[in-house]
Amino acid sequence: MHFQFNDVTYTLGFGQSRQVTVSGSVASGNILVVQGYSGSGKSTLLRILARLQPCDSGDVFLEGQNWLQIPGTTWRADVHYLAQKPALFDGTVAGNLAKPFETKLLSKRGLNLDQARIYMKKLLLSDSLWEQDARTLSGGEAARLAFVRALLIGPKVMLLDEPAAALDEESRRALHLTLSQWLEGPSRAALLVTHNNDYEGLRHVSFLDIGKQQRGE
Ligand SMILES: Nc1ncnc2c1ncn2[C@@H]1O[C@H](COP(=O)(O)OP(=O)(O)OP(=O)(O)O)[C@@H](O)[C@H]1O
Repeated sequence: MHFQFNDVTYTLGFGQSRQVTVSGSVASGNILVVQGYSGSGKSTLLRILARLQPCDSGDVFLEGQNWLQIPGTTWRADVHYLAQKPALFDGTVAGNLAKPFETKLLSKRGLNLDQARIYMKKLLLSDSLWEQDARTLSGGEAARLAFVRALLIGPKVMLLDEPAAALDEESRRALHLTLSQWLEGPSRAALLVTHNNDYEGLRHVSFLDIGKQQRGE
């Protein structure tokens, strides 16, 4: 498995807009850490790669296939974007985990309840949260719930935008460990935006600095 983006060009901001061109790639079992100063366009790049917003030009390949040849719904199941602010639905924690499996693409597979409980435990989320209203979760709980949901969807590529920003050290370690274990499975890779420079427990990490690429370094 190989995920590659070549000369992806996009424009940031209004008025004094800035154009950014970025290239990178990540192979199976690996993590590409996306770095750059605040406002350099890291989150925007992830959203573009998830096909949640357009770019000006560039090519993206998943397992050698150009993204234009892959329908948007398939792409978003294969290339999963985990936003900085977790996108949770109204309803319970269990309902939030089940929601993606109501879509046509994932309904055949259905939610694997045993797997969900295993991942919840790995992410230090108590069983007692199961029926809790997701809107009442703490920031850290919400972030871990969104990560559990991503694991259950089982994409080929995870685009993680500061997934540990709201987590304490223990939860962050649990998230890194679970991500590393997930990456050991077949055909899986991740892009990770992080500010805290804490890669404890993460293996097979390489780096892409958006700011440096613009300066040709
Ligand atoms: N929807 C939008 N409309 C206008 N400007 C935007 C929009 N989204 C992002 N921007 C601007 O684009 C630039 C890059 O934003 P982005 O969130 O991608 O940066 P970042 O590198 O992830 O920053 P940070 O490290 O602070 O999270 C910022 O200057 C931001 O204000």
